[in-house]
Amino acid sequence: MPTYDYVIVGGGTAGSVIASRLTEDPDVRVALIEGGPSDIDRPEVLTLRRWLGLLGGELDYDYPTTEQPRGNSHIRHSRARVLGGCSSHNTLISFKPLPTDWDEWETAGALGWNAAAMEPYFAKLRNNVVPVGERDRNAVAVDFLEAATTALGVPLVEGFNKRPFTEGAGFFDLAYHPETNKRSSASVAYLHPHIESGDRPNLEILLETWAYRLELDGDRVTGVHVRTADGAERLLRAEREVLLCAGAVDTPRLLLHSGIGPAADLTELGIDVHHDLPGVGENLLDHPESVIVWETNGPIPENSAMDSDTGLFVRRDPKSKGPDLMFHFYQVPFTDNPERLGYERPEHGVSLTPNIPKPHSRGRLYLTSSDPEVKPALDFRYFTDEDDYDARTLVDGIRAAREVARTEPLAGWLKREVCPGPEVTSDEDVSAYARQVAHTVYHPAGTCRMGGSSDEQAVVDPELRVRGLSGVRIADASVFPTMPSVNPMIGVLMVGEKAADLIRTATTTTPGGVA
Ligand SMILES: Cc1cc2nc3c(=O)[nH]c(=O)nc-3n(C[C@H](O)[C@H](O)[C@H](O)COP(=O)(O)OP(=O)(O)OC[C@H]3O[C@@H](n4cnc5c(N)ncnc54)[C@H](O)[C@@H]3O)c2cc1C
Repeated sequence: MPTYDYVIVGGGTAGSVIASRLTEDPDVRVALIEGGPSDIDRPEVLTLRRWLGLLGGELDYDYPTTEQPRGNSHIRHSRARVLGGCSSHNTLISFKPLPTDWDEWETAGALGWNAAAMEPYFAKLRNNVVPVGERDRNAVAVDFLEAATTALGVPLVEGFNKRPFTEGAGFFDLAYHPETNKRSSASVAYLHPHIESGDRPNLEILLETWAYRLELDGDRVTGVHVRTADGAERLLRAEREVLLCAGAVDTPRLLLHSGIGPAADLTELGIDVHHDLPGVGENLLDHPESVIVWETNGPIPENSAMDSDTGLFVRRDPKSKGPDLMFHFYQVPFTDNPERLGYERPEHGVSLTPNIPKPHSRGRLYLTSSDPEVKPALDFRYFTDEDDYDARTLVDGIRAAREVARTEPLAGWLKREVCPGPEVTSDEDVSAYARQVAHTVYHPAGTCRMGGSSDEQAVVDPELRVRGLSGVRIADASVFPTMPSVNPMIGVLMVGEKAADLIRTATTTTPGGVA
């Protein structure tokens, strides 16, 4: 039976960082279990501009949502099944979480995760985080930025990561190589150099291998049961720790199938309860968005990094600690959801997607079967918050987007508003449209949240250790106590860097690993 010091489940965004950092010590043996194939020599994965073609395909786990009475029940949640995880098929928009986002974590019980403590981890990242290259700066995106700053009175930002902001419009920073449009994903930055040079014989990457259950010895997690591509089942033993990095959907899924979660739910499904942990699957967070689409007067230039290279942040409420409305500007007509309502896709067009940086609604992930092959249910409970904050934010977003569209030089590009259309004006109608066509920016998080000992819903403590168990930590988007106001990938990478530090410190202070 193969034995390692650490067994990592998930060679995705956080898992790649941790595998790379732990194996810097040649005496540490690591197994990295990845459900998907390698991304090496796969241009359709490594070329950032081709990201949209990966969604829904063979490299996507493609999770449906449950019925959403106040939102859009047709949303499919893409989760990448390939080395690098979602950083191998996302848009690589790279925002260091704002200081207020980290400080909010500490207030929520994540001691040691405040902005000052987290800052050094941004500097450690190996990804090539750079502004959208000059060549990729599309004329319509440049004009959108000028119109947005004029219409809404927000500053033009060159480099969102240079200093904290509450408002602004600008080209994003992206984790990519502008000269080739190659991704600087977690796998490219943290694993490829070692795979290519062969300088990490202590790192074994098991591709196309699925972890379906944790092995427990009393309260200690000692290994991982996996199924390989040819159907063979194996148990991989971890002498020190098992590290769960399977993402906000698959980490809680694996825990639940291992009998770790809300006892009543597990019993109802006939799963033996090993450890009653009520928070597993709760606190499902996302950044929901809506869309407004315009037909343009003709074709727009084709140059871009990935068709959504600019964004806009607004703070409507001066008391808000950070931006409370975010937009991505698409150089394409993004009508996938509106088409279900009968709208047509114009041949040429642009879109703005108003998005809620700090949504109030909270959802839940749960199992519907004891069969590990059955996908878990994702109930985001979109737009169900009591004060209707989330829906109102999207209405404000559509209105702000219309102001931008009326303003030159963007106005000169636009022929007409396609959806929702100029006749949709009342708050009620705009809200109904915005929610029906709502989409996700694919940021699920929070389903194994980190918190203090008094937080009964906390799944991990501030050292990322699963409460009530030993030998197991979680490090991925599932530990987020709250949603950052910005896109989360850099936050996940920083979680990975900090996790590696926590694990190494535990090893040097506690013989045999985590107590
Ligand atoms: C289409 C899309 C666009 C996005 N755009 C952006 C963006 O521009 N900027 C941004 O900041 N964020 C973006 N995000 C979100 C961001 O990519 C994710 O929040 C982040 O990458 C999640 O990292 P993770 O480590 O938690 O999980 P993942 O990166 O998903 O890693 C999980 C890994 O675990 C593997 N795995 C899962 N279960 C098992 C199992 N049981 N056994 C073995 N392996 C398993 C998976 O194959 C995967 O490789 C986007 C996401 C998507 C899907």
